[in-house]
Amino acid sequence: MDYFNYQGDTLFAEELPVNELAEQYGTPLYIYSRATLERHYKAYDDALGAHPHLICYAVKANSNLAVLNVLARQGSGFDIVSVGELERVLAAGGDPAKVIFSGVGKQPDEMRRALQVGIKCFNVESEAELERLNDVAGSMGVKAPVSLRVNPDVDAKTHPYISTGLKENKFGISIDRAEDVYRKAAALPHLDVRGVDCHIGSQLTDSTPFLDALDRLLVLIDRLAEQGITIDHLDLGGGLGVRYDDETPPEPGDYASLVLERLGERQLTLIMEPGRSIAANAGILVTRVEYLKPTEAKNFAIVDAAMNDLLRPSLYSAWQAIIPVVKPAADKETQSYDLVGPICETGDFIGKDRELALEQGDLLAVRSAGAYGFAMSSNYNSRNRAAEVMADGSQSYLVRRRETFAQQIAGESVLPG
Ligand SMILES: Cc1ncc(COP(=O)(O)O)c(C=O)c1O
Ligand SMILES: N[C@@H](CCCC[NH3+])C(=O)O
Repeated sequence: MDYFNYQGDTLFAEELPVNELAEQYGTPLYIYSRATLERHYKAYDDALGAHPHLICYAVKANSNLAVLNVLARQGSGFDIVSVGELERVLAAGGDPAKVIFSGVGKQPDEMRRALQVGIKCFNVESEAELERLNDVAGSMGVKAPVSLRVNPDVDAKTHPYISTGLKENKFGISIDRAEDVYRKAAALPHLDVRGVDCHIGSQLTDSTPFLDALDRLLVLIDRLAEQGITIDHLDLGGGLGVRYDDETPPEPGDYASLVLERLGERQLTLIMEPGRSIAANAGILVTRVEYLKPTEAKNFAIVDAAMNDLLRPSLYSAWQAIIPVVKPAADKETQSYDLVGPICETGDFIGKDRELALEQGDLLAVRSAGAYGFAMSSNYNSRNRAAEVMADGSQSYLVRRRETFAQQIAGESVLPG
């Protein structure tokens, strides 16, 4: 459910005509909807209701300060994977006491900064990291709050690049080793064991793998309790999928109810780290058709957005809906188009085989682009990165200016002499 709908023939972002935003801010342009972000956050928050819980939005999905700020105002916590994400949360007014730090490669200075600002918990992903965190906390004279990210060896049945909970993945500590590692963590003097964590993958469209992972973690939690290791919180990570095409992922509310049922009498605070299910359908990418290029083999529409702006189609062959910003006349004939960007790579496409009625200069909107869109953008082919706008009712706010060439080369220099 989102707030990008047609009024008459024109696509609106909340109460704003998208074609006018494109004129005002230029293209390619990311447009986010504040009301959609809030609605998605509330879907989780309401579903978990009176049960002690914390929703830690996964910053990696969309780390624009305005997005983080909208969520922080709702009371959201944040799941981070780098000190850069931590600084963004702080700059956006997020509460460090609601921050969870995940990721397999935390550096000592990242740990130090997180301890200094007082984050809620570190999700530790290896034994070596446990020791490093113990050393860093010791050198600061504090105790670090920790969860172990347990790899439950569950198949998330998603794209192999975004499956994280299998034995062969680099993430987490094998569930077979978890009890031993918890004992070790409990014995280290500068660590404070607080939770159990897992995150089995992204864009899951079925609740079964989540529940299988949960069952395994609950067995672990009960065994740890028998050994006197008490766990305060259970973090189930993110991963709930969204509808890009015809997928029917569980609603956050249904998923949360299933999880709460399984918890039974256990006094565990529940943490979730949703990224995509909050941000994806809260954003579109608007692009303009530069050229139509019919060839013997195909009709190409060359648009001004490219794989540097939206990598998902190139990287995962991901499918995202592409719709006209202003609907063409009903009798205008459609043709099948490959929508490709200006980048010098055959893999530079936004969509393939799309039935559209196009003319040079038309505006198109790529749906579900609010998550892993701008966040994964780059300067490849020395393209300046796109602008980002937040729609809020009948107001629009430029929340990231279009990058300039001067900004693009700001850190570079030529050799002297
Ligand atoms: C540790 C962790 N938490 C949360 C997320 C967010 O996942 P999603 O965007 O699928 O909800 C990710 C990314 O997959 C992650 O790696
Ligand atoms: N970037 C991926 C998701 C990765 C999830 C990060 N752990 C996507 O666009 O689908």
